[in-house]
Amino acid sequence: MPDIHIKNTRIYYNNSLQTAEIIIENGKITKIGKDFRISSSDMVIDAGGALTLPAGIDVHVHFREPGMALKENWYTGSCSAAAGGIATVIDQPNTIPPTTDRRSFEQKLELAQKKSIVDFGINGGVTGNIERLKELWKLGVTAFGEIFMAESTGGLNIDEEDFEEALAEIKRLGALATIHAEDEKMRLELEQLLKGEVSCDYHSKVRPNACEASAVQSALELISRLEVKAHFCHLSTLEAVGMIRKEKYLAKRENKATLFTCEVTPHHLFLSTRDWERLRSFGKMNPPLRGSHSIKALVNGLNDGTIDMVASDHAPHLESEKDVDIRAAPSGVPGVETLMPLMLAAVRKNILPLAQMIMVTSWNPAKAFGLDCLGKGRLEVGFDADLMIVDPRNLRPIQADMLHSKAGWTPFEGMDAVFPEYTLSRGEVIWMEESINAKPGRGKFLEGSGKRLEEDEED
Ligand SMILES: NC(=O)N[C@@H](CC(=O)O)C(=O)O
Ligand SMILES: [Zn+2]
Ligand SMILES: [Zn+2]
Repeated sequence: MPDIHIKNTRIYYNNSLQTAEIIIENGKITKIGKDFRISSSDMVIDAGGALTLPAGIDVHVHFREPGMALKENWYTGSCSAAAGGIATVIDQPNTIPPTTDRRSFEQKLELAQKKSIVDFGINGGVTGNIERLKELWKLGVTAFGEIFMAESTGGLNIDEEDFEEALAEIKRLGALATIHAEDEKMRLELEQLLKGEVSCDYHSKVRPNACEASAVQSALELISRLEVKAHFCHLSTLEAVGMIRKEKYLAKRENKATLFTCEVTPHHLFLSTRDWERLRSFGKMNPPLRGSHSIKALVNGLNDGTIDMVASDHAPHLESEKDVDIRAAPSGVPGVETLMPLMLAAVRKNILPLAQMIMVTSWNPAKAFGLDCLGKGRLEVGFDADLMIVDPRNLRPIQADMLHSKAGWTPFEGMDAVFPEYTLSRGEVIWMEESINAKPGRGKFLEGSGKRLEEDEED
């Protein structure tokens, strides 16, 4: 592996933006400083004054393999990540077959190891398979879930009883539960009520703010009763942000550690119910597009630390599948490649400071999912050289035809973004000069702590 010397770059380090040089050896950052005059490094990258940042960690992607390789596969999905400045992803279990036992886990792991160009974790699915969770944990799943409290792609939703049992088992294992929080009962009632509804924002009406709020409320009660570590996926409402803020405040006041973290997606930050007309069924995702009050709350939550991280919920479906009636269309939008570019554009527009953007796209996800112990999440000596080099002056509109997902479309068409010039993963340049520069299968499986603990015990 060539060693790399990045020079003429700026980094956010020790609480300020500063000019620096970075030396990378054996895939790790080994020196950060100035004027390393004699470079014995094999490769010199002159960043031309551009920024070097930690590459993004996307804790929520659906790379669709096995079973739905027409929508995406581990190669195309991971190329899409790399081209968007993301060097680590965590894949969701609603594939075919779902990742709910040893066999399906090993099948996915083999495909990912053969094809992925970025490092990856794999989550274990939770349905009626409570007795399988231990086996999945020991195989090395990163976390459990997303656990679907309501129907979404893949039909893995579980009832209240199974949900509670699953959380209790996840607590026994010392693992992390990730939760898709929507109230299934409310959704079913509203579906009946809105049978004749033809308006283009139908989907936002059958899964209203209250539908998320109610599920977050009941999940929070369970989390605190069972004292299980949990993570809320794709929070989208003013109400949920309020509840999370209050819980975190109370925990802090009582000097207790918070048991949970939460994420927001770029589509809930940068799209709204006003986009229904433009996007039609292409704007259908769970939870759905929200109004401007929620968007304000999400941005504030991200700024004040209530929301811990941004994750894409990259959920590719083909154009032909989406271009049908709103009720028939599958839910989900692609987004792994546009996450970092949209966040960087948001920094340029003063929606949030650079320091906070770095926190919510690398360090916070690394900590919450135990990837910090594996050398992920920081631009710091000793950490993996998972980096992106970007010039924030290069704002340009997103165009579907320059993206790498098999989906072939994006809900963010035409929106301002800042794409990376380079993406590095463990010291290898995997994206440069607008091209992928990596062999399928170079990505490494990041073993979850259930497997690591088991190995320690064996030693
Ligand atoms: N977000 C979505 O609307 N769809 C996701 C599943 C999910 O995250 O709920 C998918 O896998 O298609
Ligand atoms: Zn979900
Ligand atoms: Zn999802």
